[in-house]
Amino acid sequence: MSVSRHFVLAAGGTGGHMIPAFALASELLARGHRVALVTDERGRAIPGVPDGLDVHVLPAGRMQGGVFARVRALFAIWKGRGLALSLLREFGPSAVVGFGGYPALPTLLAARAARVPAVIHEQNAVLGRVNRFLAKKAAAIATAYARVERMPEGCADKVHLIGNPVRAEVLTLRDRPYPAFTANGLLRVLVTGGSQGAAILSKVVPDGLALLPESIRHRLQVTQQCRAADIEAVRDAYKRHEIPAELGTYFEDMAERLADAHLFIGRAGASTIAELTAVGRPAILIPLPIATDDHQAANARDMADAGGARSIRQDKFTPDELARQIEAMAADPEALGNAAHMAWNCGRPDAAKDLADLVESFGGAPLMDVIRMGRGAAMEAGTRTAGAAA
Ligand SMILES: CC(=O)N[C@H]1[C@@H](OP(=O)(O)OP(=O)(O)OC[C@H]2O[C@@H](n3ccc(=O)[nH]c3=O)[C@H](O)[C@@H]2O)O[C@H](CO)[C@@H](O)[C@@H]1O
Repeated sequence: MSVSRHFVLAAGGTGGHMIPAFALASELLARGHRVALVTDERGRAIPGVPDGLDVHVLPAGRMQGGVFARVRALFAIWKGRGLALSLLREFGPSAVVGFGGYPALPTLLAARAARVPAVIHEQNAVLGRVNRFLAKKAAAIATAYARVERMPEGCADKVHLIGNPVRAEVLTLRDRPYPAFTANGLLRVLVTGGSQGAAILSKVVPDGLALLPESIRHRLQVTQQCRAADIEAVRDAYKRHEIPAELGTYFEDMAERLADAHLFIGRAGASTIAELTAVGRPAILIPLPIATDDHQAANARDMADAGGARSIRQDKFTPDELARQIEAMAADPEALGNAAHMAWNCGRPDAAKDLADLVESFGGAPLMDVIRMGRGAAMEAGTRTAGAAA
């Protein structure tokens, strides 16, 4: 067994950043390390914090809006950096792992000031703004796709293709066969719009499913995540179309929902795709058009090219188009099963383990040495070892 060390993870904002951080935390905790997660208020609200993870909430700012908003954001980032620095000094981590997004920024800046090696993880097929800003100084860059756009020059040597860590309960489904799908059996459809939900799915999906030929339509069973503002209208629409549907604003038991699903319809967020490919579920993806640098369209590309998904641009996503695509995929039970297999082939089930291995390679000082040498000497040793590993 490896020696217990301390690691700090920094993530916030949406489930897309938090869920890979939870998965890495679980793996590191299972290896006997102590792990602290630094997040923001929105991140703290995402369910699924693993037992034993210390959670710290820091102020964070987004560099958006007018001059006043940006100045306020800068102050919040600076204040967060100071608080993160105190935490790092007290906790003595071997490495800090950032999952992108503005909530991670103060902690990564503090890591630089404290000379703790920083590993950044990019979930998307385009490097995000904050990761781009941090990439050159990072000790390692973990990516989820073989091709990641907007990677700064000179970083290639420290890029490690890892994948997106998914939750353990999702990963256990990888060895289960695709649920039986026959010409007369149920067609179970799962619809989600990422962790925040997506209004366009509420508008288009019920009407699109209603347009399917009766031979498919009467076999439908839908589970759909909706924004709170849309849920009653969606309920009415399914009732009107006489399609059985279970609705919710956020399903905490996503693994069970995925296990049952024959077909997924939804956004192309990084964790959504990582889960679909871990489990092997065919999908119709509608990338969020306003995602920075169109990263959701880039995320969908590999799965679509492999034959595991169809990607529809939002401006082409109408009830007619959705019905046409579902018919093409589900008219033949074998075709849907094949697409499921193509999706499965795109999975990277070892992502949490591989990311934990990478993070552990930044040896730092073992906990016993921290106790023996005192904090200052240990941090110096940590910087030296990490430099050698990088
Ligand atoms: C709107 C937005 O900016 N989205 C971005 C955000 O992810 P966002 O959180 O929107 O989307 P992701 O697909 O990455 O993650 C969603 C996660 O929430 C879970 N879930 C969803 C619905 C539900 O009812 N229950 C549930 O558990 C999913 O299973 C998944 O694990 O960060 C991702 C990673 O940087 C990006 O790829 C997305 O483009």
